Amino acid sequence: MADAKLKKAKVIFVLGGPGSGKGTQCEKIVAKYGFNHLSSGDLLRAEVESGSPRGKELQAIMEKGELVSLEIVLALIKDAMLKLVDKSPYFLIDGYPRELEQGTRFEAEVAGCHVVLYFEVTEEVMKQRLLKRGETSGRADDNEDTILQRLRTFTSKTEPVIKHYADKGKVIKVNASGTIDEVFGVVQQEFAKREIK
Ligand SMILES: Nc1ncnc2c1ncn2[C@@H]1O[C@H](COP(=O)(O)OP(=O)(O)O)[C@@H](O)[C@H]1O
Ligand SMILES: Nc1ncnc2c1ncn2[C@H]1C[C@H](O)[C@@H](COP(=O)(O)OP(=O)(O)O)O1
Ligand SMILES: [Mg+2]
Repeated sequence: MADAKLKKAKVIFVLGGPGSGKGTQCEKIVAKYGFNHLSSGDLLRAEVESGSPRGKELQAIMEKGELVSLEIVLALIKDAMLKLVDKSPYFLIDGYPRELEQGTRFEAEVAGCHVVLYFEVTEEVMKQRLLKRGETSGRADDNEDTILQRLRTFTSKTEPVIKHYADKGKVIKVNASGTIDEVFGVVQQEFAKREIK
């Protein structure tokens, strides 16, 4: 059931392949606009850090570059949203929905989707950025084998999500191959066009 408290939430799904710059751009958006930011990957990594048996299962799936179960991610996001709902009506939901059913379940049980912010960049650029991030990130999934699998998962599971929302006219497609500030410049222009502020 949708929680009444979340009825006014303006949800921005932030999508893009691994290494497209979702987290980086969300940080810049938060600094300028004060929106709430939730990353499904960060929520899952926090669960892994807790050392729980469920955390161990999650880690194994993430190291294979696959998607964890919808129920787990949806519950984590919904709980986190309830804690932030009084801060700002806007929510950047980073890395979710990664498959079609995640989107439909979220919209039925949490809140509607205002827009999708999609960062588009070539696989080669994503791969290079992730290998570089892997030098310092400590993330078990920033290695060549897992990166290739994550790119495949993105193509097979997440691209259809982007198409689904594009057909509804909800996708803001941003070329994410420029510098961080160039990409953020485009994000700001696109937000202004839609009176997102
Ligand atoms: N526009 C950009 N140009 C170059 N490097 C970038 C750019 N955006 C992000 N990065 C770097 O690429 C890596 C992946 O970015 P990140 O925001 O973590 O992506 P995602 O959350 O989509 O996986 C990080 O090391 C980040 O510093
Ligand atoms: N919405 C979601 N559904 C299922 N699995 C998810 C998920 N969000 C994250 N994961 C799992 C699988 C991803 O390969 C891994 C890392 O996600 P992430 O931190 O969002 O990656 P990135 O920001 O590099 O794209 O966590
Ligand atoms: Mg990220």
